[in-house]
Amino acid sequence: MASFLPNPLVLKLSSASPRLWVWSSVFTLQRGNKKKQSFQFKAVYTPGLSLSSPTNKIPSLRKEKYETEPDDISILNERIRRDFGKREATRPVMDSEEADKYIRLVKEQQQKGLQKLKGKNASGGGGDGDGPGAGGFNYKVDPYSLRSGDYVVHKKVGIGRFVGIKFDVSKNSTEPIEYVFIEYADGMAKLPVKQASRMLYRYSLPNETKRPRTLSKLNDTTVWERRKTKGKVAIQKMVVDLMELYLHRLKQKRPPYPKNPAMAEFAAQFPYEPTPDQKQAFIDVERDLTERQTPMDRLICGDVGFGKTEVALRAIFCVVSSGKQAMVLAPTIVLAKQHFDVVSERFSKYPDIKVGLLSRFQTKAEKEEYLDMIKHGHLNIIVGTHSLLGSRVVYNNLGLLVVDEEQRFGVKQKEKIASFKTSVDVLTLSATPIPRTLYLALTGFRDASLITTPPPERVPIKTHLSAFSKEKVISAIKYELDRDGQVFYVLPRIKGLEEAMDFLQQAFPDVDIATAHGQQYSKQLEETMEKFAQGAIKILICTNIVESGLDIQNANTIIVQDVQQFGLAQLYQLRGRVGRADKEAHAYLFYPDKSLLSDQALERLAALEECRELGKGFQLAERDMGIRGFGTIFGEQQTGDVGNVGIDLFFEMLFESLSKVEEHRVMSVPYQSVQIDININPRLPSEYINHLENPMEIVKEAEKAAEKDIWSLMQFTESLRRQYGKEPYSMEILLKKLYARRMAADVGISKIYASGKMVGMKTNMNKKVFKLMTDSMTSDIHRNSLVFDRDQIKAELLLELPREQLLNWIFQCLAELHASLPALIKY
Ligand SMILES: Nc1ncnc2c1ncn2[C@@H]1O[C@H](COP(=O)(O)OP(=O)(O)OP(=O)(O)O)[C@@H](O)[C@H]1O
Repeated sequence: MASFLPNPLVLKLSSASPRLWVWSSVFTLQRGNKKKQSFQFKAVYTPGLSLSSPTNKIPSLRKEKYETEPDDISILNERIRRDFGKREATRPVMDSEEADKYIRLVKEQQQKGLQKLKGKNASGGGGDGDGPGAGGFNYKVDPYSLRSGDYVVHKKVGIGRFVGIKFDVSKNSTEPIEYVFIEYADGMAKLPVKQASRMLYRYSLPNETKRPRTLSKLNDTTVWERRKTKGKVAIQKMVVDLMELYLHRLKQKRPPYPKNPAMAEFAAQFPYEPTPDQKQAFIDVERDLTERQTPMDRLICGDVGFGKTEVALRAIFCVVSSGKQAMVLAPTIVLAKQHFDVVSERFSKYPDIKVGLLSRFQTKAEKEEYLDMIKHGHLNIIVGTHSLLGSRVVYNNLGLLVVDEEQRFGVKQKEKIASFKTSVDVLTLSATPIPRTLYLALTGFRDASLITTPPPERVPIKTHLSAFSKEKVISAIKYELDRDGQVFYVLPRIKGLEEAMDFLQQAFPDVDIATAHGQQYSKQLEETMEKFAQGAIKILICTNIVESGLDIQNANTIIVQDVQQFGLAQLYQLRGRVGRADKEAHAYLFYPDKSLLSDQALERLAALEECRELGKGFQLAERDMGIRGFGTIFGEQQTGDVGNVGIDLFFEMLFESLSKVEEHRVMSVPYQSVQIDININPRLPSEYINHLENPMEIVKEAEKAAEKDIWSLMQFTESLRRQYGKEPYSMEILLKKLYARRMAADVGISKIYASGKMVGMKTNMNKKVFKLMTDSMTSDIHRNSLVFDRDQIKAELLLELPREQLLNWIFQCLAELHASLPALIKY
């Protein structure tokens, strides 16, 4: 990479005239360590081309600029790279008619969802609405349910710590009333209970171990306001992303699968009566496959053991019976093997449908044979782990991809999975519960079917939480073995497995016990799991490798040691490994010693103990785990944004944003039609011109890049600077003008002009978009000077600025407006 180092920069001010000066500098071009070329350029200053700094300190300022300080353009470029990414910055403008149609559809579906939810919530509390358009979701907290020390968020003030509720007398009355006391960084606030119940949210975070530490200030809410705005913009961006993704997918087409009478036959072989939610999921999937022309991208979200697999099996049948292949992707080999067994069993009456398991345990020759069979269509259903995503696996005629627990795959693998979504039907199974409210609010944005009801004969799992005692462990295991069952014994780390083995072997010398963990030789792990599944091993000592998906009906006791080291969601999953048949199941959760646990940890565990009833996972989800489900829908990276305001307020803001999606659209204008009425036509210094290989061509290229999109312009300047060093000021001005025009076009500003101290920007944007844009501005200076006046954004400056300074001001202002673009739908 080439770079220029100023060496040394000399700047002379001409004494003849204070407004005419000359500078010259010597630059050295370095490639690696080799000095290649040096050149000198002089710039003749002409009136009307002034520097933004009016002081005489120009020389040294400029020197620093060359050496270290990032300039306006590089700061903007960096932000474009960070906030936008290529996709964002070059996002194609949406077909407005299509988008309108979609938004209408989403709104209708949402309305239906909301009505459903309101009906449900009529007696259950919550959901009493929060102003027009909020969609009827309410995540506020009942102050009486708070405990001293709980973190709360007040919409206007920010994060505080709940202290208690006490009677107190207000200034204007003698009657004592109840007040909620909240501690803030700089004092204590007291709020009448009634008001508190309208303004307070719990401040809970997705990551259970990370508790908020910094309290907001009562007397200075600016930090809080900023956090809130950050949250709001992040949410907007998420909603827009969802919408775009959905719209993009709607453009993909494939012929619907034929409705095949054999499907009813296949369904009839299911040995159980499906639950109502299962039935609905069957219908949803069948419709996706047989009635729609766009490939399916549906999430089946259901609590552990609630019967998601059958939904996938029926989808597979539909696709395979039409002559296409189906791939089942599992996060671990153990689960892949289990799926393989279930699929093989379920399709055993169809000898023509061949099922294969691709696993790393196979020999090279076996693998080659399998790959060949897949390629030639001799295998109809292929089960495996992420190895199925590799480039060596060539499908003959892939129609369906079933992904189990997508969130457990790595980033690269997820990307690969996403790439399938445009060409084949994809069904994703997730045992992470998502709150029903979230699900309903999202109807229209993401296809999902919820399975919230357990199969009928399921008996709730009995959960026992206590300090560890060998006697308790022994008696629990004995009870299970006496009824011919099997036991999971789970530890947080591999390190403790051996010790547990010694203890259990001593206690049960005649019982078959084995260990299983992720670092075992895979073949050995597979064998152990197989033996456990068949009942040959009675006690399985393991790490959380058994966490999700494993279905062993005869194992009905799970013992978890050092329970405090597991996350709540993890424990919930672990517990779900048992109680999958009609036998009563037990989960023993042991902590080492109560005194070692914080109150918080104990409380958390108690919540799990309370949620022993089936389906309670979904209630738990509303509180602590909701955010995980949220991750399955939005992707984990967005969960970070929740930290700004806490889950509850985040959800409320999300619902508000979802229901107002149509208001957040920005209509860009063609670049060529943007008029900037400021008379600046900087002349480039001759030395710079001489230095450029083809100056005319370069300026043309810059214009072309600006016309294309902001990403191209950014790339252009970066490469210009890499090649020729930081440009002289006049070139910077030229570039800034291009940037200003590009950004104006993107945000829907068609004309910029100045009249005295006033700057006017003609725009097609609506006031709400203007508000979102200005809210998210980081600089108060720009925010406070802008007003929206019918079809214009106006700014009243303190003084009339010289042209370059004016251009700088416009550049900065547009850069700030432009930063909010990802949160808007672009037309
Ligand atoms: N309607 C039903 N009635 C009774 N049993 C059922 C019903 N549906 C499924 N089952 C059985 O319940 C068990 C759990 O079902 P399944 O494995 O499909 O759950 P899952 O939702 O995939 O769970 P996990 O998230 O743990 O993978 C299976 O043994 C399955 O045969």
